[in-house]
Amino acid sequence: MRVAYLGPKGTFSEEAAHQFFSEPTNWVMYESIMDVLEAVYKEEVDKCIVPIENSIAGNIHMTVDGLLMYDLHIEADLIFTVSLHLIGNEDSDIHTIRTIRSISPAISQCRDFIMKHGFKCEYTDSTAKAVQLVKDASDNTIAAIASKRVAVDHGLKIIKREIQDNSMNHTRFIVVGKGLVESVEQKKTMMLINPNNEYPGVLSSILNVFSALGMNLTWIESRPTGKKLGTYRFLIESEVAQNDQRMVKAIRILETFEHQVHIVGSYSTTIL
Ligand SMILES: O=C(O)C(=O)Cc1ccccc1
Repeated sequence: MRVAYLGPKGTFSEEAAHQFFSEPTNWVMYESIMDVLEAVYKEEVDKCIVPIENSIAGNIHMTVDGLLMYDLHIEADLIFTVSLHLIGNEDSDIHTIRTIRSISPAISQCRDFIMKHGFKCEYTDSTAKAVQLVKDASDNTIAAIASKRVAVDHGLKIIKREIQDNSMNHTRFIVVGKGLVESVEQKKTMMLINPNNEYPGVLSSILNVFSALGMNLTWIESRPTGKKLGTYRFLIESEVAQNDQRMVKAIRILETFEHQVHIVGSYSTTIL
């Protein structure tokens, strides 16, 4: 099986992928989250693993948008603990650093620390890429935010450990494939709901269907339709399996109201 993830070597995606997949796997790295998702769409790989949500920084919009753009499906999700460190060259310390580099979700997870020190931020496509750039620059004013493992692999210095705003820092990754698979263990369902029209209370009428059927929701994200300002479609995750009678009923009711419902996946969560 070919599985894509965000490279280069040393990203959190790599750690999550290697811990999640037990069977022999041909790993393929891509330079951005969008490229990883595109590889599944173009069938260069069978599946991929990408981060979708972080407990401090919130949802990762590039993943949500890539999922929708390429019409991909979620096969599993996993929760992974992330520790972020400030990494620099040997002659750097907290007083020499002026600029920090990392991928946007990692920078967002360390906002308090960055504000406190007044650092300038530069964005990269991954944490490991930021470390590579810091090493190549060999400049004691630039540091990266990344994992301990990638600092050790590159022989760089950990200037400050655990710089995330909250010590309990979890990232949710999803395993994504092209088609909808019937997972053996379906515990949650992700739906894309396109409202039939824009009218006052349209979202509340959709949510009422789930509430009336006693279906707990675990995630909601609205993304623009791209057609008209102020119009949205909703990604909604429920703790109910796709084949559960309540889900079948909810979809039937929503479709009666002419909302479009598309199943993005039904799966179960792994805690790594
Ligand atoms: O850049 C990485 O290392 C990634 O895998 C993306 C990411 C960044 C921050 C937290 C979790 C995943």
